[in-house]
Amino acid sequence: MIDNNRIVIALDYTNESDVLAMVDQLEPQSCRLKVGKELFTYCGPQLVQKLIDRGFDVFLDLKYHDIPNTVAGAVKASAELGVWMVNVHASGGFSMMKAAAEALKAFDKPPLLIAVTVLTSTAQSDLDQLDIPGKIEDRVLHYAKLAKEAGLDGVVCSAQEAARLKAELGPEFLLVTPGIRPKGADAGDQHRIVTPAKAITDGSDYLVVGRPITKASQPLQVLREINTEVESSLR
Ligand SMILES: O=c1ccn([C@@H]2O[C@H](COP(=O)(O)O)[C@@H](O)[C@H]2O)c(=O)[nH]1
Repeated sequence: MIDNNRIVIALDYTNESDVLAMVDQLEPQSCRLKVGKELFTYCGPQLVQKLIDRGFDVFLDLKYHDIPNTVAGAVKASAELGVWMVNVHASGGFSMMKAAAEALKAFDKPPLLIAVTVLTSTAQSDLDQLDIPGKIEDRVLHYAKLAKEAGLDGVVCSAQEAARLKAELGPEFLLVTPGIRPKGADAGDQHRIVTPAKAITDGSDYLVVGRPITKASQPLQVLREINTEVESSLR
């Protein structure tokens, strides 16, 4: 079945009242929600629980990166919280990703488990500066192949890499793509940006959108416009 609910709003706020003021205007049929490091550090699992109780699918974007035993425990805790999606860093390695996948086997309805490949704020010059060899897109593909082999459901990547990843890894392997910018929107700190329409056309499954919605004077209108762009690209 085709999932038409493709937008995941990044709730990068610092307090519960701002979050609820936004979420009260939203419906679970028109978007999913993402809780990242900033909001989770301020408001913790209690707020995640409130969002789930309101009927939203929640992507807990804490990008776990630690020894396999610790990551397995953190992923298990996320599953107990009832989130829809959780992630780890692929650069944590194959054993770590495999331990995370194993930890979810005990659950009847586990969250989707995905791996961050190369952050969308990273440019080729950043890898060069870190003395990390190779092209970004090759590293993304390599990490994605490892994630698939370790039993994960998909990866976080830029939609710039989506077409190649879909072709190499197949339609079922999920691509979750931040760095989404409607035409004319400010890129901010993102380097590998793509419009909603192009992201869908190239095979992104879920589009993570933060500031273009949360910092807009009319957030709901921007969400509607993005959903319209997504729907026409899906047709
Ligand atoms: O590679 C990555 C992984 C995660 N993110 C997160 O997505 C949102 C994007 O927010 P914008 O305001 O639309 O830039 C943010 O929460 C990041 O932590 C990412 O951007 N890139």
